[in-house]
Amino acid sequence: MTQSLVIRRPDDWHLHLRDGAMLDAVLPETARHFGRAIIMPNLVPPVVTGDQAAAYRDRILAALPEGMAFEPLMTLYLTESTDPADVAAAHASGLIKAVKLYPAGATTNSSSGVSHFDKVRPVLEKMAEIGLPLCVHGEVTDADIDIFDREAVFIDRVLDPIRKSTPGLRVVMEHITTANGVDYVKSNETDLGATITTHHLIINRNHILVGGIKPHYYCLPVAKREEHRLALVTAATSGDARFFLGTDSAPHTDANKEMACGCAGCFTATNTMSLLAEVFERADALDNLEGFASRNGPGFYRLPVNEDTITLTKGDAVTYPSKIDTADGPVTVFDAGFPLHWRVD
Ligand SMILES: NC(=O)N[C@@H](CC(=O)O)C(=O)O
Ligand SMILES: [Zn+2]
Ligand SMILES: [Zn+2]
Repeated sequence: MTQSLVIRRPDDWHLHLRDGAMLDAVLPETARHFGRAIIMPNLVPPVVTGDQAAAYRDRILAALPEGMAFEPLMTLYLTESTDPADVAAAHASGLIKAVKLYPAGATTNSSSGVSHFDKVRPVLEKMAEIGLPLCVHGEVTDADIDIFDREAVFIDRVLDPIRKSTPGLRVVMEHITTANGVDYVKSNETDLGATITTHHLIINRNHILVGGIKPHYYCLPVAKREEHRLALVTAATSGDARFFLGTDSAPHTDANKEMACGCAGCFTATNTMSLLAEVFERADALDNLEGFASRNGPGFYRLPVNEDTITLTKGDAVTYPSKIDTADGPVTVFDAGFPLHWRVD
């Protein structure tokens, strides 16, 4: 008996599309299944102003293959010299849907991020006033903080103080990886949501390190202990509307991953919906997949749910290419390490 699941078309609330040849290669992978995505601004140089975001949106739309529909939801990269008036204008025109906070040095292309949080206070206050969400890469960068503790310490030392001193600021904790992140979201009734990636629902830190180092499982925040992965699965599959899908699909060429100092990022755009169906089925929560992938994100961002649907069908094992080709070189598609049975029709 074939089993089918019809859900509203999903969106991706945290996506890296890059630019140029990489954009051309990865955009169809997302647009095939997803209606919209929050587009991360960590290009080189970063997308800092409204004008840069408008130009980037035009490049994305120009790269979209004929016949595909996709709406990029643009963001600005917060720097210590971001102008609150530029942010407000880009929001008022409908161009941007969020501003992204990278602590300086926390992750790929974050050197222009924030070191002194006092300096961005006027922007955060403006955002609270106009209801524009702040998307946060939540890790401290202090050399003396263990990499596995950086998310939990960020919540205590940075995020909670920012939220307390900026009432009304709407925050998305991006790509949470810990039970601490789940608990912090759950302890707040309003103004706080979190994205969870596909890969953090599947791998723990053993997958990266046991039996040889696996660069294609290395991303930031780095995957944690199994108990944290289980907390993420419980949150994602629970139906709690504060948790929604942000794949953080982050393409890097194999050459840049498989090296002595490999880049952080997992590329999941191609097979995310099959992976998620498997995860939700194993959690006996297929009924909540639509909420996580298609409804909770628009709910937080105060946008309508997509009008059309996708159909997931369970059958014989479904395979995806192990790599996609780009003009810069191959990019490895995330491998769950278990067979997938749900295909997207
Ligand atoms: N997640 C990652 O490991 N990498 C992202 C940056 C980010 O989202 O932190 C990237 O841009 O490659
Ligand atoms: Zn990040
Ligand atoms: Zn990211």
